[in-house]
Amino acid sequence: MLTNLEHLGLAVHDLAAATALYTRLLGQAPYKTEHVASEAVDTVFFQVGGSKIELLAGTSPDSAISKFLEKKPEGIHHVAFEVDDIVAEMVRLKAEGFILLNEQPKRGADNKLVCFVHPKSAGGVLVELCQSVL
Ligand SMILES: CC[C@@H](C(=O)O)C(=O)SCCNC(=O)CCNC(=O)[C@H](O)C(C)(C)COP(=O)(O)OP(=O)(O)OC[C@H]1O[C@@H](n2cnc3c(N)ncnc32)[C@H](O)[C@@H]1OP(=O)(O)O
Ligand SMILES: [Co+2]
Repeated sequence: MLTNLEHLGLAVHDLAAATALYTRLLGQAPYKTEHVASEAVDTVFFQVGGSKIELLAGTSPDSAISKFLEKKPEGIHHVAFEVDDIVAEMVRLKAEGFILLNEQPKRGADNKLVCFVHPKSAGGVLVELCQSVL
């Protein structure tokens, strides 16, 4: 079962400018910045109640974020849900006919194991599953 809305991933061109904007909008500074080499992204995280805003900028033209921004304006890129057991959820979603974008959980940002669900099988929304790891 998907539990909490873990984060909203927002694709941005200019991470510094977006960080300044969201700091003013949310009335608080980010709690973390992290480079995730495997996804070719730089991230900035804000805590908003029990959920987070994840700002993402691509660090290479091959990054999913850079490719997204070639075609679409800045804004919501993906919706991430927390799960207790990511492998069990991947098995369940696959059996339900969803298309998983990775066969095994992979390391994401902010101490998570993650798996993406293709937007074509999820109503046009890129979905990320997140399980906390130490
Ligand atoms: C920081 C780590 C991690 C975390 O811990 O939180 C992250 O969040 S990393 C975030 C970046 N990484 C990813 O997004 C990985 C998963 N994404 C992918 O594998 C690809 O982006 C994709 C979803 C498979 C799309 O890639 P591709 O097929 O190469 O792109 P196209 O431009 O050809 O698009 C095909 C089709 O899909 C639509 N699309 C693409 N991205 C999105 C999106 N984010 N939301 C909704 N729809 C999306 C795109 O519009 C195309 O549709 P059609 O034009 O109708 O064919
Ligand atoms: Co994410």
